[in-house]
Amino acid sequence: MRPITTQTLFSLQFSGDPQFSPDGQSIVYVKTTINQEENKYQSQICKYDRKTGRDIPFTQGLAQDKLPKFSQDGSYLAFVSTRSGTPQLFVMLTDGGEPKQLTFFKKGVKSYSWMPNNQLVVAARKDDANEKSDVRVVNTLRYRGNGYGFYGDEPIHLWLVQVDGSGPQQITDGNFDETDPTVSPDGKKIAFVSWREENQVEVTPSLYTVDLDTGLIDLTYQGKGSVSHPVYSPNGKWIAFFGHEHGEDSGYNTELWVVSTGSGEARSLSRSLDRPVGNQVGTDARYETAEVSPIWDMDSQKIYFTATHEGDVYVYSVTLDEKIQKETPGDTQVVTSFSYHSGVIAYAKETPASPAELYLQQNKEIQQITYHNTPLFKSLTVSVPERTKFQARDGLEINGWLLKPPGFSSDQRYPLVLEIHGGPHSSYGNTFLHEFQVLANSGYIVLYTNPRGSHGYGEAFVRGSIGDWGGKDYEDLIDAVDAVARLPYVDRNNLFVTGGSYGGYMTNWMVAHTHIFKAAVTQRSICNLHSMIGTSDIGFWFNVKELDGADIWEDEEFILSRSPIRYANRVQTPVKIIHSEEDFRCPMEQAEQWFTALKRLGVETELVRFPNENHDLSRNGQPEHRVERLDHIVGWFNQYLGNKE
Ligand SMILES: CSCC[C@H](NC=O)C(=O)N[C@@H](CO)C(=O)O
Repeated sequence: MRPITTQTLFSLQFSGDPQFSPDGQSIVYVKTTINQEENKYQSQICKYDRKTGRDIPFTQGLAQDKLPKFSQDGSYLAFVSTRSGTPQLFVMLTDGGEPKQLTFFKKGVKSYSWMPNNQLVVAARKDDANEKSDVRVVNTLRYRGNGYGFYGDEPIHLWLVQVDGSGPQQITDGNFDETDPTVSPDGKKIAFVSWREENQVEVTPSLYTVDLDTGLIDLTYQGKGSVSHPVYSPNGKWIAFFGHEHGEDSGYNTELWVVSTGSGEARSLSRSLDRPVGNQVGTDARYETAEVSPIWDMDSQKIYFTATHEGDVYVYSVTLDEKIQKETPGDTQVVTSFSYHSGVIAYAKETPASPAELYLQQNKEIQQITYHNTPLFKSLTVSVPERTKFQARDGLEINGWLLKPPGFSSDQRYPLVLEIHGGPHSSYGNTFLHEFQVLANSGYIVLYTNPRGSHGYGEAFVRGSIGDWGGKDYEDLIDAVDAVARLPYVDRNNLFVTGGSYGGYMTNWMVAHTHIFKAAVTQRSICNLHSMIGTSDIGFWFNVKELDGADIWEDEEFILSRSPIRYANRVQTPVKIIHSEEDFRCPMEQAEQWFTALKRLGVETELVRFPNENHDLSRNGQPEHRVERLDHIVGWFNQYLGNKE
């Protein structure tokens, strides 16, 4: 057996986005591997035949092929591929042959949907006619996005394209983005998500429908918060979508809604679940390319969707009369994508011991159908986490996990690393976490918890950090460390801490408020909530909401009182700062401020700057950079490990 190391990353494989063929006999899915020589990810579409059990590659090449969708008669498979540079729409016959490129948008395709008559509707940004100079003239608040870069002047619109390659024909226009097209069963209408208001500070998209005969656009559902992933019911009477009614705010449960295409009446079907739809569990060992939308049963009475529950992600179903059922059994799973066909669910599932593999479920029987990671994992010392619970000072139950080194013995003492997730409304859960496995395999016990503010424990819990960053969330974390440090096998003289984004904020906050940690690594972090409002791509709404409306003009004192930079002169713990130079979410200036402050104050510190990387370095950065990032984390902790005070 071999330990899991930073280099293990190159051998991981990620399966996802299963899609049934219209006859239900085969499933296509996306398999992503890492090409170490090229330092790139490679995704190909594979096809699994349910009768023969044969699993074959369907597309070839070194590019990233994703979002496979069968045409309604099953004769074509469309997908988005980077094989010509940017992500463009391709189509191929399902019995083989060469893929044909259908779109040539300069900035690529965002989303698409099949029409009944072998046409497709595509959401894409029009090519920028004004790109004469490399100077950027900015007029809007939302001019750049982490991981995307600068948006340019042209908004996203809908276009019709034909499988024979003719088109694209533009079908919507105006100075606003229009995405997520869904086509009515008769092919006459397209519903889509758009934000058509002038207000750029807080965007609350709505659902619109365009009539393809008349070109007229109707407002189908007036959004009051988030609206995404609309899907027509097979009988055309409803559109299901994901949304909430609380403005632009990630600290609420996004729910499954339906709107009647006749009366316009809209309601949430999943409110009583009190859980957010989709996957809110983070990991650094995922390459899921799917856009997971609600899926209707053929009778138009039931909808399938995923939701996050206490660190697990399951497939659920809900009827139009709001009867909710958990569909995937077990309690240690993170379903990252799924497809449904006549009583059978195909899904991609991660577990604490493996990245995503595909499963089929029929009549409560589960069959694993891909084993891409199995040979590798049989030769590795994988540690399996233990679930644990803590009681917060106010009695709230806080969930967590302990990941122990392989070969753990309770007679020995082990150093401990506290890992803090970001968001703050993300969560940890029952998934495979490469960084944590590397630390456990390096001899550390890893403690990770879901303090208040995490998703998956109900709306009251997720709102527990609003207006209180560095307050009770900090206590939840520090009390968990305190409880675990009392265990006889934990070396309380060797406690370490790390986290990313809001987890990096909390790491900075911790070293400024306690001296219990031997060393810290702060990643894609925040130290100044005041400057953040103006420099993050989402700061002007996100940070203001997170501090319960506190803004720079009226509440400067409060904002700074919740900013680690104010307490930098209390820090004694050695801190390594890891940051990506193209991070638009928690901009580089945050790391620079923290580094400069700590250096001026004589704290042992080091700044590691990753060029050509954004906020998602740990998840989809260049593979070599990801390995280097992990080496920096383990190396820093190892450097301070020992008995010296
Ligand atoms: C402007 S502060 C943003 C913090 C960020 N939240 C939303 O984007 C965050 O903590 N992100 C987490 C979870 O995605 C991360 O790990 O990057």
